[in-house]
Amino acid sequence: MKKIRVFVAGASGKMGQEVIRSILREDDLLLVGASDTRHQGMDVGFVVGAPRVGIDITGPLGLEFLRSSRADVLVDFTNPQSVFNNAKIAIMAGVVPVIGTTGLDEAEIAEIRTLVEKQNVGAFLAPNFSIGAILMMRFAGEAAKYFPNVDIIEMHHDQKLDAPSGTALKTAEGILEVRQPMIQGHPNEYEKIPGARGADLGGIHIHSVRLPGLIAHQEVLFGGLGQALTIRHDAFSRETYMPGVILGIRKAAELTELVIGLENFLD
Ligand SMILES: NC(=O)C1=CN([C@@H]2O[C@H](COP(=O)(O)OP(=O)(O)OC[C@H]3O[C@@H](n4cnc5c(N)ncnc54)[C@H](OP(=O)(O)O)[C@@H]3O)[C@@H](O)[C@H]2O)C=CC1
Ligand SMILES: O=C(O)C1=N[C@H](C(=O)O)C[C@H](O)C1
Repeated sequence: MKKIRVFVAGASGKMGQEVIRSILREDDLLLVGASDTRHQGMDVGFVVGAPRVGIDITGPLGLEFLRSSRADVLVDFTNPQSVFNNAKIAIMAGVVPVIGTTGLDEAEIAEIRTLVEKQNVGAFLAPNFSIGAILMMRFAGEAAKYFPNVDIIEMHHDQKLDAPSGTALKTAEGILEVRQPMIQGHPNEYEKIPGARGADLGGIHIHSVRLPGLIAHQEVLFGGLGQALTIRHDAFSRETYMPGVILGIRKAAELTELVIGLENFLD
């Protein structure tokens, strides 16, 4: 069996460590490299609490180093400042990026798409790898056909850099595929404190909560005549993302285009 060669960027991070432990458990995946700005020079096994694996963590991702690893796939869980550059490095090296990092804007995604087409390399981007969150987004899209008035509350740990979350944005974008942009609330409403009504995407108000103790949680609240419907998802640990990440790696290895969203790989 030919193994899929995987390089992990953000290896010392909360997600990176979990991803490496998961890769090491899979017979068809081979960890061939790891990069991070922390724990440089340390064997990755020591960092993730796995047996020594003979791979040292290098500094920020570099083109030549990635090329020399002969990786098939680059898994990226870094940060919003690094992810765009890392994706371009991967594509230029002929390595398929599997991007879990959130915070890419529309222009950056468009540029990645163009580069993918030019280099004939695939790319996979998933704002959320957990099956429950994918279902939450699907159900929200269904509910919005009947309940056009909707607010989103996303709640995360207080180390998160980007707001609103990638999941909240994707949820809102999915809703806007089934209901037109519209004004919600009173047309003359005003904010006594700026931001009180949250971010506004097509009239959908998105509220971002950041608190220690949380992992990742989201409520999609629909209001209708005399009734309300709430769809909620909770991630209680980062293990929740791992089946999706492993599936994403396997599927990405065969890609020749940019695919966005894990739902594309689910039946
Ligand atoms: N798609 C999904 O399902 C999920 C996505 N995420 C997203 O994944 C990202 C990472 O989350 P999380 O693990 O919690 O964050 P962490 O801050 O714990 O980890 C990120 C790691 O990447 C390192 N890093 C930064 N720049 C580079 C670079 N250029 N090359 C290599 N390593 C780099 C950071 O180092 P340093 O601290 O020194 O900068 C840090 O160790 C976030 O954007 C988050 O939103 C999170 C969970 C699920
Ligand atoms: O930063 C996180 O933790 C998470 N980020 C992703 C997002 O922005 O939606 C996915 C998940 O919510 C966890």
